[in-house]
Amino acid sequence: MDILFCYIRDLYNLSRAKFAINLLLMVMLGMMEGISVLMIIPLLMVAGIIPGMQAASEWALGLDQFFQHIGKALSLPFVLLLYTGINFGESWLQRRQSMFNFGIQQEFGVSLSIRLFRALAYAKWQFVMTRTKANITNVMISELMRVYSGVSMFLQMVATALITIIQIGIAFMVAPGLTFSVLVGAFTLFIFLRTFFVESRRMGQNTTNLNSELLFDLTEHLNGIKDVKSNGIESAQIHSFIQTRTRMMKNLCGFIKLQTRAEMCNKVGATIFISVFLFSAIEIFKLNPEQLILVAVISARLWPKLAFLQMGLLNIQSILPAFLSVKELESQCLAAQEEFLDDENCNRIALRQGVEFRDVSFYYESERANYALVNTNLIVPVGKTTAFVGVSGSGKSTLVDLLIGLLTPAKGKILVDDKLLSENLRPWRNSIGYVPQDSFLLNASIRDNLLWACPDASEEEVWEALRLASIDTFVGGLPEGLDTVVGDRGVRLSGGERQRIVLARALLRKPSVLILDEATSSLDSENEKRIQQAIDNLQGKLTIVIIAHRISTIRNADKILVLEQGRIVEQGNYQSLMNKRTGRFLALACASTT
Ligand SMILES: Nc1ncnc2c1ncn2[C@@H]1O[C@H](COP(=O)(O)OP(=O)(O)OP(=O)(O)O)[C@@H](O)[C@H]1O
Repeated sequence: MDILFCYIRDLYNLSRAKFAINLLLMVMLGMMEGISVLMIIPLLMVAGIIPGMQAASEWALGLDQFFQHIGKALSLPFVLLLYTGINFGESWLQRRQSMFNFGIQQEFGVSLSIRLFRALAYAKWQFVMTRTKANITNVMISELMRVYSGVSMFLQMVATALITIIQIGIAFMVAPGLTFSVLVGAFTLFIFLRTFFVESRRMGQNTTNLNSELLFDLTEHLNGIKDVKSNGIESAQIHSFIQTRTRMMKNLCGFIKLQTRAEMCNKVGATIFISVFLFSAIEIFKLNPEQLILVAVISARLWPKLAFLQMGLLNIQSILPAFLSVKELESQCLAAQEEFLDDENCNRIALRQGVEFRDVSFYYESERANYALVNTNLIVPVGKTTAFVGVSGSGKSTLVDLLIGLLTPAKGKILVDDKLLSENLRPWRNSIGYVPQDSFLLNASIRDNLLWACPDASEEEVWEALRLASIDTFVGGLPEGLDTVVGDRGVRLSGGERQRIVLARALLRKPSVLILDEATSSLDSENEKRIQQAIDNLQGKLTIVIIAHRISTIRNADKILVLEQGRIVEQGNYQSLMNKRTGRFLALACASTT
């Protein structure tokens, strides 16, 4: 019930004015529908088309007097014209109201997805890396879509509920006893169908889980498609996909069974109640023909509406788990927001002294018992090249993620020119150029990829960045030059070309600090040399931080820090470290060349 209330509140808060207008249109519609029902029989009586004027109600007599007063004679064409006019007005209003409904539905969908995307974009890296991409994508696309469809249904339900209330009011005025008996019947059916609602909610939850599983299967398969093919395990993947798809089908069939069973119960219930109603109207209440026809007309309209409300509730129940998963992801993202003091701040930090780690320790939530980095003290001096080396798992990437501000220290401080990094997160990020090992390129042109991180760069700046990354000759030699499309994740380029494009992209931002996170470790020696040359050319021009697997790539670094089990165990320049006969660095260097 809480989540249903939350759904209604979110919808109402989004666009109160539209919601109110929509409500007004609905009420008018309900009234018009009521009037058209009420008018036709008395008008036909007044016009002498249905005999029994004497038995007609005060309402019919009043109408007759009104028409006499305005000097119009009631004839069949006039009566039908009036009836058509009222119905035309009703249809026009219906159209306006449908358009309003659609507008509210779209606005709700767009605003929910923007809110969720913004919350996700500003969520801490530490939170995002604990969530599977498939789960996030599922919530952002499939679950949100289910939520939109729910809006339209929900608004229709509100409209129907309002119209129903009006009709119930009219029916009560004409025949309170019979109307009451119809309502008791509908309420009994509602109590009976409550078990269906619980089942519908359970199936909705299954849909959410299965959608997520399907997307997980699909994205994991696509991510590892080369490995899948190389290991010849396509059939296992297909089997898993078939299983998920079959479970989805069964779940959907189950829901349709439930829905049709509920519809059937409604129809059977309607038949029983209409029979009881007709019997009591004729035999017990002895209604006159006008009352009988009117109440019959109202009931014939009332019951389908009550049935629609019951079915609507059933469908809404199946959608609420989707809304719940959207709300859950949003609130988790909001609880893990990065603390940007000024979201729009585009300032950069022109590093003057350097970055300092003071007694920094860090552990991953899932590994609370083990620190990935322990009591680390270090300085990354401005304008110099600082390199971090160590065996796998020694804490190099953790250290760089802390340096970028993607992770927050559990203990200690990180200072950028004596100011806390955490209080200058946005300008600090704006000042960083980052080249990871597994570089990320969009399936777009080289130009688009370069401008992705720096949309305002000029053509000259682009070529200057390409030159600094030693890839200008290659790009210049391509038939389509900067407009060459690189393919999915840069598949149409070699590893070395990809890496140099990413380096050029990082340099285009004119960063204060360039971070190369094992940027050459997956390259062959020829490509490694080329990128190494580009990096060597940059030395002294900006602050560079390198994480290296191959010791040969950091020969020229001003300072090398050796990490072991999250601690800095040695530091110095290449020569001084190589001279330590029993040092860790020498051991790493020997291992790296073997
Ligand atoms: N997301 C994570 N969740 C839990 N533990 C992690 C996570 N990432 C890294 N670790 C752990 O933290 C420690 C340091 O890992 P880190 O990735 O920083 O090492 P590394 O030196 O960069 O390794 P590599 O050279 O293999 O990339 C390791 O024990 C690792 O298992």
